[in-house]
Amino acid sequence: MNIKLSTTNQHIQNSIQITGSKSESNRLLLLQALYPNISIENLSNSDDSRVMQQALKVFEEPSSTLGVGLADIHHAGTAMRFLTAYFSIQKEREVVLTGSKRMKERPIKILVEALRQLGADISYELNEGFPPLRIRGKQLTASRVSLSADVSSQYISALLLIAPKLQNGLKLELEGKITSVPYIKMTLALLSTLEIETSFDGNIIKVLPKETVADTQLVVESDWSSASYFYSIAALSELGSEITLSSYKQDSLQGDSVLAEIYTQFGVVTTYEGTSIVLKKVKDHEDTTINCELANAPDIAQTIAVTCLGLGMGCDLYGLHTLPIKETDRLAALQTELQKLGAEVEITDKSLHLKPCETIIEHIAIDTYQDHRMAMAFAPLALRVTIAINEAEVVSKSYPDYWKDLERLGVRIVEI
Ligand SMILES: O=C(O)C1=C[C@@H](OP(=O)(O)O)[C@@H](O)[C@H](O)C1
Ligand SMILES: C=C(OP(=O)(O)O)C(=O)O
Repeated sequence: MNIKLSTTNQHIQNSIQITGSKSESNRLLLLQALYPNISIENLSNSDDSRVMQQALKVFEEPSSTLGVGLADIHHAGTAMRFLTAYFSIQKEREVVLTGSKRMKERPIKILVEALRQLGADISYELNEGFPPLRIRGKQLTASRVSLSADVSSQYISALLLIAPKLQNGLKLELEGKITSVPYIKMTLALLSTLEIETSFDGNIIKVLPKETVADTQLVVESDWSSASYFYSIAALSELGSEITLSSYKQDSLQGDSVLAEIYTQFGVVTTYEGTSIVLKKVKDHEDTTINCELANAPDIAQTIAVTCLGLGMGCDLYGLHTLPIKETDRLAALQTELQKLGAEVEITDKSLHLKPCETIIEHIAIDTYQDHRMAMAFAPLALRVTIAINEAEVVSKSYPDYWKDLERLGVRIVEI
């Protein structure tokens, strides 16, 4: 489905309810499979959380009575990484864990090697280092492992999530510069909520074993990465515009909550009102170029780059070394699509540099490369120009109601 977006009014005033963080949801779903007396509220309605739930039920399916389950997690990176660890400890169960064409290009060797160090039985079905994987679950007896921490934090979170169910818990030694740190801290914080003991000192993480946990009811905070697109809309809207998003909290576990601070540079102020955040465009931006280090918040890089283009600002974004192995090579995709709109953009293997640009070319169709964030990040430009988004349905990976919610804010959307 290709769509065309336009607006007639840049004064935005409305409220949006966003569903739970997909990162928190997928962690809690895995923890719930390990500790069934956890209940979860405000779960994400994303495809990634839906495929996670389905995959966790793989052994209930009739086909698995033949002995081997087949779990397909499509494009969901967290599901792929977390379930690799989970299935490794499902004793006497065998599963083939696969995903989309792109998932088969996203590296997983660091995690597989770490699990093998712990004693796991995992083999590659197709290409060494990449999904699909065949996992024969067993009891893992080792409790110490070293792994590279500079490629994806999801490998670390995957190990931490199963750690309390290992006989002797787990001691991880992280090698290299640790990337996406808030996601590791989120995992540890969720374990702590279940009264599982953890520590994170320098490059060493420890988790103590815990066989059972108390009955626990957890409410997932709404998704901050999804909120980023409304920050962008607020930044591009008329002074005085206001968007209310729920349900959020000031002491978020999500690193992308740094948005509130970053967007002050675009004249957007955030206030916390109960369980809502109110984004208000209070002034015009002052700088012509902004500088951001995003190694701790890689998922908002696309949003920020597009906001800058919309405002005629430049940006220098650093810490983007993980972008080439996400849903698409996001650095290359961003460069191509920003250039189509008339921008001057340079990229390296870990940074993006956009020059301030006065005019945005109208009626451009943005290609989305099977990446939800390409579609969602470019859409706010509708406040400046008429723009088309190709394969708009990709948004369902994290935010199935995105287009409906944009319409609520007055964006006109037609299928083309
Ligand atoms: O643990 C998580 O929930 C995530 C970690 C990040 O990945 P990397 O650690 O691979 O950067 C992030 O980009 C992804 O969307 C979700
Ligand atoms: C990178 C992302 O997801 P994942 O790695 O879990 O597929 C994302 O949602 O931007």
